[in-house]
Amino acid sequence: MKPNKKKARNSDEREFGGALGATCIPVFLPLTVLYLLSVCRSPAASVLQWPPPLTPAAHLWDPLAAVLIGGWLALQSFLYLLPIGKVSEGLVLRDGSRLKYPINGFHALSITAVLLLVCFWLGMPLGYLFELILPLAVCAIGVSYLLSMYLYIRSFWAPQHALSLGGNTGNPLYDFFMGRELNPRIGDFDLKYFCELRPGLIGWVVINLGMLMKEVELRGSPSLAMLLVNGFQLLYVTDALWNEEAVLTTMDIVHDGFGFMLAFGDLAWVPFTYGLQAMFLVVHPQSLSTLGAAGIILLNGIGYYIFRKSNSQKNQFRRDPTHKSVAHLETIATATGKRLLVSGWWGFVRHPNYLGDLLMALAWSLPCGMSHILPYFYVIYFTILLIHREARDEKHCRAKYGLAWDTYCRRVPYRIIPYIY
Ligand SMILES: NC(=O)C1=CN([C@@H]2O[C@H](COP(=O)(O)OP(=O)(O)OC[C@H]3O[C@@H](n4cnc5c(N)ncnc54)[C@H](OP(=O)(O)O)[C@@H]3O)[C@@H](O)[C@H]2O)C=CC1
Ligand SMILES: CC(C)=CCC[C@@H](C)[C@H]1CC=C2C3=C(CC[C@@]21C)[C@@]1(C)CC[C@H](O)C(C)(C)[C@@H]1CC3
Repeated sequence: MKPNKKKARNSDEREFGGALGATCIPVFLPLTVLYLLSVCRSPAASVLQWPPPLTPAAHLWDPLAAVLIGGWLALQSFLYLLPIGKVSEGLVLRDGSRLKYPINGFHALSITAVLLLVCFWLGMPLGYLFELILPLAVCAIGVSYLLSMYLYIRSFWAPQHALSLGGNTGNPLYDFFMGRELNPRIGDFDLKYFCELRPGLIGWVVINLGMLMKEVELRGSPSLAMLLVNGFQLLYVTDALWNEEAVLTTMDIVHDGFGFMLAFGDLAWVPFTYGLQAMFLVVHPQSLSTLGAAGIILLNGIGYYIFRKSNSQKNQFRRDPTHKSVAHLETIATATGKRLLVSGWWGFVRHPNYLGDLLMALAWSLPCGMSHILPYFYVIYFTILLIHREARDEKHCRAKYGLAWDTYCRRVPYRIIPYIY
């Protein structure tokens, strides 16, 4: 078969700072991961510390880390391929076809949990993940580079209709970053869908558990702050896998190609930066009052409620607008035939799910106290990510729905936070 060198339609609009952004981000973000992990483990844990507490190069590599990352990817791939759970269809593609996806992420999480219990029972030192964290991150970054290179090269053999609209400008660095192919597959194995929810997301809570075990080794029992961070983030990951089918309609699966941005985001960024709070707590123990803990649990509960209810309402509405839980909601028609909700959660702000997610992000950092900025890294990064994501989504929706989208924006003027943004 001849390589496909054509561009897909609509490919001249550049995102993420265009070619310059796409050149700098793949260098800057992996270094940021290593920097944050190094600072987090240092006694001062200050991002303003000068000189920064950089880890010597020799401590960045450990063959055990490579074995663990390889074994982890193999285990999660095996669980993905198990013929358990249902099979769902994705949205209709440009050629009119629909891909099939296994919905067994929750099974994969449960089996992983049982395997971890066995490891614990066998006396394996899970707390050693704390010592190994930098070599593990280096290997995960290496895997995301290798995977992105493979994805970029193989995309030249993909048919035209299988290319993403955003990642085919002809500029190799930009296309490598954004991803040329929309749904790269090896047989039935969907690489993007697999990476989005399995190795990184489940890896994140396993690393958190490792930090908890390290705290037990050091202090005899886990602190309340550590239990809250572990519990909140486990709830978030469990929710994502329980509602796995909903991922099939997200921007990442439907619109974005699979390139460095998502490969690195899924495999390295999520597991090694989203859990910085737990790592921080190992070196910087915090005492938390019962009242403080109750307030934080309430905040996480409110955030989770808004996040889950709003996401479920939209998913239900998109799947079956006549369902009794959504049939009563006020909607506006669009030229595409699809309707937009203008009451219920989606009449409150235009992205109620982002609001809930942000409240949870704050609740994950508060157990770490107020003395350091580092455990608040996730809230700060996530606010920037969601503001940027909202702007991207808005652009797509305006292009898709035209005047109806403008009407929606007039009816629901605030994007994420009522009366503020
Ligand atoms: N933890 C993390 O790192 C991240 C978490 N997230 C979370 O993932 C979840 C999904 O987010 P994301 O994929 O960005 O997008 P959304 O789930 O917010 O989906 C946006 C899409 O919803 C549809 N839509 C928008 N407004 C309406 C309306 N009024 N009525 C009906 N449909 C509407 C449109 O698609 P259409 O009309 O085509 O159906 C739009 O493109 C969120 O909860 C977010 O917080 C996201 C990114 C990172
Ligand atoms: C800095 C950088 C490289 C960013 C890349 C962005 C990715 C880290 C995120 C893009 C969208 C994501 C989603 C989730 C995790 C982070 C990434 C991959 C998600 C799987 C988290 C759990 C949620 O419940 C979710 C399933 C809705 C969500 C989907 C989007």
